[in-house]
Amino acid sequence: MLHKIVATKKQEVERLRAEVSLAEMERLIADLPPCLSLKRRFLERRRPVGVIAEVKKASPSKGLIRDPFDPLAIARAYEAADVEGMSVLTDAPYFQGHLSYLRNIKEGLTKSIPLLRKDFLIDPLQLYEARAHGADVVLLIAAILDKKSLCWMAEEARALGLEILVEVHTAEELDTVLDAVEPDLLGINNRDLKTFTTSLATTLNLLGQLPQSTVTISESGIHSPDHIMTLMEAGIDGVLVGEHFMRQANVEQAVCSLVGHAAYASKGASR
Ligand SMILES: O=P(O)(O)OC[C@@H](O)[C@@H](O)c1c[nH]c2ccccc12
Repeated sequence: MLHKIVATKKQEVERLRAEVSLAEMERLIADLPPCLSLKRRFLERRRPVGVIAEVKKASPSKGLIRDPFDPLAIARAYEAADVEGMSVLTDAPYFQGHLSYLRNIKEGLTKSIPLLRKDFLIDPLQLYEARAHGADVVLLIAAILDKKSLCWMAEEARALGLEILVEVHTAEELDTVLDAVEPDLLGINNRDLKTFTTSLATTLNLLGQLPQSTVTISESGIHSPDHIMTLMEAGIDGVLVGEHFMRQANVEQAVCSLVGHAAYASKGASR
């Protein structure tokens, strides 16, 4: 699946390259305000475990998750729950996301909440595209980028003012990442991309290999207060949750039930 997705992304990048020049892209982003810092939001969070809430319509493993799907209404509910950040899926062929969701959400929110472009990024042009559509942070996936590409993409992202959330799934990937870049946030994906199953053990196993100062996010398959408790005790900074929120009618309530409301939280656990 991952190979197939990367092949699609290569085609998308070629199409983009034919449509716009780098100079045009540079012009598009020249006058944008600076990006919001997701890292800072996490360091200053009120909840013991912060949350990046995902705007997610569908996935290859689960098919259609939320229907009808209103990205801006979902984002406003996340905003009301005072999430630390939002992840917006922009991949269309596999996750039924869209780049326009990013811009609409950026323009439609009243509070300043950092937005992550969730996609399979393999080329700097996609980073320009992310910035132009209102992203503050981009996802870099270690499973699809070798060390050289990771360094290069990280450098380019930073040059555009974007923060990077680097995602790993194995100890080898983590080694490569720590060797190559200093991520603003480190994501541990609990989903095995070969079998699609999720296990919190992935986070628990890799967390110990990370410097304490790294802002670390556990991603995928998180849906119960028990999960949050286990992760909090292990010393995680945050969770990235999509499907669980997307399956609830009241999205704001879903966030508060899982991680509490920021306004009522007391500052808590650290590793
Ligand atoms: O819906 P879940 O199980 O809560 O997972 C969210 C998020 O972790 C998942 O969407 C994700 C993690 N890494 C990705 C990379 C690309 C696309 C999607 C993802």
